[in-house]
Amino acid sequence: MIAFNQVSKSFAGKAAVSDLTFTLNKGEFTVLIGTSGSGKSTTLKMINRLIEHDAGTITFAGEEIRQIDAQQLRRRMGYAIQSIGLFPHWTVARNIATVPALLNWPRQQIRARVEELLALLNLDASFASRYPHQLSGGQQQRVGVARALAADPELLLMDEPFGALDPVTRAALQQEIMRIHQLSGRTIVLVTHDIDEALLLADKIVLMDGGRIVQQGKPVTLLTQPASEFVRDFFGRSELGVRLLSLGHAGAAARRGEFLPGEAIGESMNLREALSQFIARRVDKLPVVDKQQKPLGVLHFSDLLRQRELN
Ligand SMILES: Nc1ncnc2c1ncn2[C@@H]1O[C@H](COP(=O)(O)OP(=O)(O)OP(=O)(O)O)[C@@H](O)[C@H]1O
Repeated sequence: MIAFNQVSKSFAGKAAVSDLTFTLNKGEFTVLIGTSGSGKSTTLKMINRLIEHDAGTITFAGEEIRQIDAQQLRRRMGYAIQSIGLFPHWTVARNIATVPALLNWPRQQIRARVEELLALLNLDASFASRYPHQLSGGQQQRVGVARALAADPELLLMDEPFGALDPVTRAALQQEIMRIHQLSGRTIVLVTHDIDEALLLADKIVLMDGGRIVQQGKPVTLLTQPASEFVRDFFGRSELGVRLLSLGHAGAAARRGEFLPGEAIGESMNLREALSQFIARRVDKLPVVDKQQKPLGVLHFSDLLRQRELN
């Protein structure tokens, strides 16, 4: 869907990103991660032309983005940022409806879409008529994501959209965005410097350092086949085991056909959380249920050791 080919950008003669080549495939969740100042935000902003690239090509559905009118390009892409950027004197409903209004959607359709998005992001319908300052920081972040999604963009760009949130709200928003991704199969690019967030959300990780891509690929590949010492250190040598566990899920690792009474864990629980359950409950087997709460199998503590093969 988006292809970078040898893209570079300098500010005042100083390279911010150099020689970036990667593709964002349709329906894929890509996470840009890296050290501070490594060029993640610059890369993201080049996609919607908030920053223009100096060299190389960036194509969107086969067309060089310089050939596409910048306003039209941006309307095809949702953009959510950490600082939110809601218009303070507009109600939540009007903020969410920014792009649909620009696209001249009929009023009834806009109203229905706002209601739908408030529900999707777990915001009470009554928030529609409130102003941003009457919402908590986490609720404002949700409105920011709702606004980015409003016109059903082909591509969703998110720059640290869950930054500056408490861990509970952050986890809830991560779950929401995962649900939205799974529901809609939308193409998403997210910038973060939180490794666990990247591992949780990414189909593909692009790891940057000093304006260059150091390694890109599936999360498990970066963890198990790091291309350099930098990559190994970035993902934390001492945390490698639990991070690998975070990529697997109870449903996939459970032994089918076995049954065990007792308090079950859900199939979507990741194996890092399952490890915590084993230790907290002092057991070596846990019943696993599916989304309908029906027994699915039994997870054995020893299955966690096979996780590397399961990924
Ligand atoms: N508008 C600008 N003018 C001058 N230099 C800039 C500008 N925007 C970014 N830079 C520089 O380009 C480099 C990459 O910045 P960028 O914001 O893309 O990094 P980042 O990986 O997103 O960083 P962080 O995680 O700290 O937000 C940095 O050295 C930064 O100082």
